[in-house]
Amino acid sequence: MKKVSVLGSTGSIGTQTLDVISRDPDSYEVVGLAAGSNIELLLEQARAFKPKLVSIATKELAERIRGELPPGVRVVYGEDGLNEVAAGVGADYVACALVGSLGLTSTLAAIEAGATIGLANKETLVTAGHIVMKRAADKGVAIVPVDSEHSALFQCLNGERLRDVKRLVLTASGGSFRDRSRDELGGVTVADALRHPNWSMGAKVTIDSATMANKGLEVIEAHWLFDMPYDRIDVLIHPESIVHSMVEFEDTSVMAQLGNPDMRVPIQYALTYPERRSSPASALDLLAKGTLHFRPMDFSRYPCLRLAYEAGKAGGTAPTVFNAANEIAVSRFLKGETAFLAIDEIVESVLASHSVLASPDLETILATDAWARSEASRIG
Ligand SMILES: NC(=O)C1=CN([C@@H]2O[C@H](COP(=O)(O)OP(=O)(O)OC[C@H]3O[C@@H](n4cnc5c(N)ncnc54)[C@H](OP(=O)(O)O)[C@@H]3O)[C@@H](O)[C@H]2O)C=CC1
Ligand SMILES: CC(=O)[C@@H](O)[C@H](O)COP(=O)(O)O
Ligand SMILES: [Mn+2]
Repeated sequence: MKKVSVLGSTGSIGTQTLDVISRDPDSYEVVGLAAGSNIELLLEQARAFKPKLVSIATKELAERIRGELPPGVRVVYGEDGLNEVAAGVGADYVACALVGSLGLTSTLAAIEAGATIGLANKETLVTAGHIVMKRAADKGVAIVPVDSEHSALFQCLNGERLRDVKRLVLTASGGSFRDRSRDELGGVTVADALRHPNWSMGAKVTIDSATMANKGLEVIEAHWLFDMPYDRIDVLIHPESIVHSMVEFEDTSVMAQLGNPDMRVPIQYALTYPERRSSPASALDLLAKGTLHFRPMDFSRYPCLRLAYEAGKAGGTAPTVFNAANEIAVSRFLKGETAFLAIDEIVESVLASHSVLASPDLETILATDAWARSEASRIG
């Protein structure tokens, strides 16, 4: 039995992780669950999986659910609570499915405890990739990607030598507004932006997909996961989201991983790696699809992708600033405080006012993250 903790259990990735687990109950024991504020769903999950520990965002929410939990399930809260679910209940595998850089400390705690990391929370690697990857290497801990593109690359690279790789090619759906020009985005609504053409996901990543910040975060994520320089990571628009990403080798061979857009496949692959098991996803029918399309990336249409490459190449604290400014800009857009096009402007403006610090330690990363959040909150 693999002992599993799920950080972000009430979210899109968290619920799909528990769905995969519930289909193979003899293989997994859920030992910890952590959520933000969805107490109804957390209680339901606690009753179904009977973990040792659940965590919720605040003390007040913890008090509200204490009496409702099944016998033997303890409740904790806040950042300490997240860290305890990550590192204090003997999990062999920690599904890191929180959204945003708030996932950083609990991911580090899970690494410190020696658990395998199933990483969906890309912001963690973007904000502190050099620290996370070094701590994982020092501890001999595997970070198995869950993000669909990185799971695809991981599968294509299986057994290959990195020096034989010419480039990684990440595919991008183009997001909610892929068939509109930038000039047509002035008055778009939150509801429009949340209508992703292919994937049903949490709000933040869906908006990131529409601005292409998601692909920018994923380029930086790929840089850290696969130790690949930025000039050998490319992005291609692929509207169908069937080819999840590709690796081009020195001999011109290209390996790609294909499948219907269903996150339960990469979620399950990370849980069972290196094994493969039958999956609840529907089989890919290429004959029914008929044709797949590919378009070049237009960096002027999607400034956030350009900014992400620039931040990644600058290194140091620049990716931390890119991520934190974007998190705040997206949250302001979702709250109706700013226009959709202001997201790019806020990120660009915060990056422009930042003096990059090289080789930042964790304390510097956290301080920079807080600074960028406060800058992004007050602009505009
Ligand atoms: N959804 C997808 O298909 C994909 C997502 N990803 C990545 O995976 C990560 C998760 O995305 P997704 O599942 O869509 O996000 P969701 O918004 O659906 O879920 C986020 C989770 O984080 C929890 N959370 C939020 N704030 C706190 C907090 N302060 N303390 C504790 N928990 C908190 C939420 O709890 P609650 O709801 O209870 O408040 C929820 O369980 C992101 O990094 C995303 O980019 C990557 C590939 C695909
Ligand atoms: C499913 C997944 O991995 C998302 O991160 C996805 O990549 C979003 O789709 P696009 O960013 O390609 O629109
Ligand atoms: Mn992705």
